[in-house]
Amino acid sequence: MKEASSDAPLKLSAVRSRALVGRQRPPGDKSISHRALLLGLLCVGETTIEGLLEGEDVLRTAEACRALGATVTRGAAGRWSVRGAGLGSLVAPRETLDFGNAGTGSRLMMGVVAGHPIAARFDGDASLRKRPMRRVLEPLIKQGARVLEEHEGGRLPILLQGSGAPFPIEYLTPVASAQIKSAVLLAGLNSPGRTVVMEREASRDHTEKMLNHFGARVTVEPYNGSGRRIALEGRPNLRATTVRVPADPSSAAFPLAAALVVPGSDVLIESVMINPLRCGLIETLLEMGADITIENRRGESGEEVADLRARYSRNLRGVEVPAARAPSMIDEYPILAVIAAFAAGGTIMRGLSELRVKESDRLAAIAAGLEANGVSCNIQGDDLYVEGAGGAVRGSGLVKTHLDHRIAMSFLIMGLASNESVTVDDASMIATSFPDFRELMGSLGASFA
Ligand SMILES: O=C(O)C1=C[C@@H](OP(=O)(O)O)[C@@H](O)[C@H](O)C1
Ligand SMILES: C=C(OP(=O)(O)O)C(=O)O
Repeated sequence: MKEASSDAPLKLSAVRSRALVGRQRPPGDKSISHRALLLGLLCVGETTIEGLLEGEDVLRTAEACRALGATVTRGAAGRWSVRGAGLGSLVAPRETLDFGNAGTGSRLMMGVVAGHPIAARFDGDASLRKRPMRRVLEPLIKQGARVLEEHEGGRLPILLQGSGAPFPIEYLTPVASAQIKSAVLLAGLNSPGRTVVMEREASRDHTEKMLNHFGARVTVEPYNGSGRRIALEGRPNLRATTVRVPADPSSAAFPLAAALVVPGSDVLIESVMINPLRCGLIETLLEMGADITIENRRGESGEEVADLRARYSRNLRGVEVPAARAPSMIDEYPILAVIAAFAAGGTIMRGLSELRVKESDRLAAIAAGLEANGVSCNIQGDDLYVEGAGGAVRGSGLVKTHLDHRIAMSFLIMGLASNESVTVDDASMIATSFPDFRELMGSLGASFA
């Protein structure tokens, strides 16, 4: 059963679980799925995508690609086909592009539109309408795009007019954000020159890798220590190709976390992408003393994947998570905070300002959810401190999810190991990134009601 994606909130509770046992493959990576569709749109010919995440966020991107001229279809065994319109040949969408809850889909598509002589109106749900878009509009304007209409503070709905010959620019991103970097690179694709993006800390590099996979020329060099300088030659001859999407480490984090905190558990999570720029959570959990083994490392479509074995870890201890690690685990702080609640001692997570501008203000939502379940925590500036309860989390709280899938899943996982059940006020948003969350967790032994 897929989660409902209607407007009706779906209240859901998790109760203390028996040991979780079994092996499962989480859904395809959300970041790679969005990018595969967008690059398919920008090629002439047929791109085939295997393992596409069929979550609401990605389906919105597929719909937007259709509106810009691609033919996107789902074939047998979940193989998706994109017959692209081609770089420079997109059509202006007749209707508003509604990206629902998806920051990545909307911001990357703004980059695509900015590099074409078309206008498109972008909109989204109540969560996406609150999220800052100036961070992508600013560089896109430097590249020649114009914002014809926007809501106060650079928020959606936005009417964007692109340019048929974007200026080649050199841009230093103000925060380590793969969405900003990717929007600039995607606009730069149709530029007659070279587009360069610099970032002070490396963010996920799926756009760079996939551009090369589709035949563009992207070079990556170190920048200022731990940063990167990415250069793209404009107007490449993009070739339609096949993309195999590995399992999403951000989704794998949920069964993995559950196995660590539910006594007696032993779970194998298969084919998870272990790109080093996405592995901050695993690094942190190993430091906490988690029983995780990385097995059967192999390459798949230009990404390293592995099977992750996670077993109940009685002796988890609190750690300090440095700010520099944040880009490599930016979506995993809600579930890390839940795991930290079961550890002995305090965990301090530093440098979390970006969490305030996700699907919800995740810093506030995490703290409220922990407190509702009897876990002490506090926010100090951009840092979050969680006082571990040494395995004995009370539970019994009602958690407000604020249209945020990761808050919903994280606190449901808490309920599988806390003394009393944990309820989330709305689990419907889980469909954006992990439509089969309940089935997958259920097959390992979890139950939700
Ligand atoms: O580029 C991407 O696919 C993503 C980048 C990250 O956002 P930021 O670019 O805002 O850090 C992340 O939080 C999001 O879930 C996916
Ligand atoms: C932040 C997230 O996604 P997006 O920015 O694409 O909405 C997420 O999936 O946690």
